[in-house]
Amino acid sequence: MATLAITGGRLLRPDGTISRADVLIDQDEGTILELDDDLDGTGETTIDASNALVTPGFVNGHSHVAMTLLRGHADDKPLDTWLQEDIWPAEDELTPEDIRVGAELGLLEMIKSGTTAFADMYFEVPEIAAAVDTAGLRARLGHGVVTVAADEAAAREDAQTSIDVARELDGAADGRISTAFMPHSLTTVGEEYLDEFVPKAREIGVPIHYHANETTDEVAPIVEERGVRPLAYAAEKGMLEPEDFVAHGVHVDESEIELLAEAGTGVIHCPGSNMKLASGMAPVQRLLDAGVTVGLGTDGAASNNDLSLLDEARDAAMVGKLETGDASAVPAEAVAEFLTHGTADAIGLDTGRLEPGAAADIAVIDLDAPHLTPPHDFVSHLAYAVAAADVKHTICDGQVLMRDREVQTLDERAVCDRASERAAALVDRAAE
Ligand SMILES: CSC[C@H]1O[C@@H](n2cnc3c(O)ncnc32)[C@H](O)[C@@H]1O
Ligand SMILES: [Zn+2]
Repeated sequence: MATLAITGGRLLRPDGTISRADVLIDQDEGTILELDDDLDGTGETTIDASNALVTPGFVNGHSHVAMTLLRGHADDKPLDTWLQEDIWPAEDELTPEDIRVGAELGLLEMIKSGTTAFADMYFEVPEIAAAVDTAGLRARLGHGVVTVAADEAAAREDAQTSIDVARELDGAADGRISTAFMPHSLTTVGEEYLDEFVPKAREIGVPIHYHANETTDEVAPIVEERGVRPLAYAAEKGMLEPEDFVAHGVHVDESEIELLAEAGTGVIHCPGSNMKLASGMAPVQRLLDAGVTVGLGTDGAASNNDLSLLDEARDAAMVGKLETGDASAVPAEAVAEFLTHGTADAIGLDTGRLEPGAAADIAVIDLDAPHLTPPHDFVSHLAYAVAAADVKHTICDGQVLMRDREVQTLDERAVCDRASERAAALVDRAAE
């Protein structure tokens, strides 16, 4: 059995406390064998974590990882204009190879900021799965369905692709890939397709993930046409189950918060994207008070503009206070949960907790930095002060994906160069 020991660190425990312990990992099984005071010398290989914080690898609950190619392509616009005028025309020009390279770039960024698991909605999902396989992360992947602008045959084919991808890729990359059925949103997918394909998702036993209540423009037509709020409509369509999770949930009213809490459906909060697109502020503290499982997501790099969940954590804590006018709202402890098992639970991945038997998905954060001094409270540092560049080692499924900031599974220089070339050609094609 190959073993790895992480020694001398301070550990973020599942109950949110931090205390010293070494970690022994079974690299063949990809699990934590033991947490103890002195495991020095017991691992075949060792990572020295003295003056470091050892946390579960961070979990990104909503991304479009290949959108890194569109980072900086269209800034400072609201959601609808941004999608219609800039993003969708550019995405029409994407090739499978573009998506592979864009995904590799996004995965590099995730590894370098301590993320080990994520949920992703996009096209050409086999390309993204191949990148995940190579990079070594854990993911829940799905093909995003949009039927609004398509004829009936194309719309049905798109929805069927989402079901096929969910069935065929579940368990890929040695079990690190899980899947979901992913209709883009309640306004971009026609009711007839939800009626036909939601039962298919249930048959194959995968969760359903979609954008919901992101902007007021998205809520109003549903209320006008159907006389119910969007999440009541989602419940009618069978899309509000405990395994399901929605992205954004910005404009939810009290009745919808209650529905989410009763159903056990997760909400992935994306504060960076919501601020940049001026979509609004999600009522995160009210969701938490009602007992809703809240996770954290970056959304894509074109609306964020980076994929570091640490930035998202700080944004969540800050915007939570701004939204309520209450400085005690969305405290550091809640944010530490969002970064780890909170989001893992929302997207149904078994990760995010450092305990014997758990997945060995770990981020080691160097605390030896002026902005992390003095060492009053490491949970506070995690929520408010740790930056992506402080992540020193990233481990997923027991494998070291980054050691001393050197990514082991992808060639950083080559991926960045290829991504820049492909992005330039893509933007030229879209402008023609
Ligand atoms: C059909 S694949 C996913 C689809 O979603 C688009 N997208 C990116 N960010 C957002 C957002 O904040 N709200 C809604 N849709 C978004 C992405 O460009 C893809 O087309
Ligand atoms: Zn999104």
